Amino acid sequence: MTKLSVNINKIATLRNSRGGNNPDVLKVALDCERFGAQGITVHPRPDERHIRYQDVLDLKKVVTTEFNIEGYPDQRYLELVSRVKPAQATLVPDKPEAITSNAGWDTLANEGLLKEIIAELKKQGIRTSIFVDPVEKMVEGAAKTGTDRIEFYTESYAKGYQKNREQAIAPFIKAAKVANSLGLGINAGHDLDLDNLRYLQENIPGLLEVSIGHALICDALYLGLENTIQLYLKELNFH
Ligand SMILES: CC(=O)[C@@H](O)[C@H](O)COP(=O)(O)O
Ligand SMILES: NCC(=O)COP(=O)(O)O
Repeated sequence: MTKLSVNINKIATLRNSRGGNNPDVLKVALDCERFGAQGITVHPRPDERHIRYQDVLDLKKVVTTEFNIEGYPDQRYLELVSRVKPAQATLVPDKPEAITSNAGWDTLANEGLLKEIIAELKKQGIRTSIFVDPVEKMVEGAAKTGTDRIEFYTESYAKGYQKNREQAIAPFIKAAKVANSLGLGINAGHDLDLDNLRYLQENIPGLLEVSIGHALICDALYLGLENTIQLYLKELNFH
């Protein structure tokens, strides 16, 4: 089964645009769970333009499904994660000024750094995942860091899907086979949507979880949050 973790960053973007508490990030997280999401993902960024560090502390008190905190492992992120102890910490190599995530880790160049941080997080009982491109040697490098899982950066797949989906998925299938053979769990995310999700799910062996934010929240504007979550779950559980 592939779990759906809803990324609620964009709910916080909307809230922050007016300075009040509408929409209420905590309420939306609870509603996502009530509507069937199996996890909640947040990606606090240093400028707190959407999810604030305080949101993460507050969410921890109410989220009952799998809580996944994504981010670059700077001191502030690591302190937050150690305090919150989410089910999963997903390490992403974004620069502080990144508009959105735009690359996976170079797991070879960063092996030492990742190894040290992952060992510490695992000591605290937090499952680790690292964001990687679908490149076999980067997956092999990921295995050497000791991480429990990888998260495939799926932007290239999402971009290529409309043009030639077989070509777009090919590197992910190869990289997933390497991950499976090395005992790494596989998550995926970035720009996944109702069009491209099913094909990804049916082609990636052992896909454990997808985290989806931008497209899902956009769909919810037209379809409603409950209906939208049900539609995404249907794509993940079609067989
Ligand atoms: C790692 C990843 O792909 C997502 O976390 C994505 O970066 C969402 O972040 P934003 O909502 O800031 O674009
Ligand atoms: N890890 C990916 C994520 O949480 C959401 O990415 P997106 O659906 O907002 O592109």
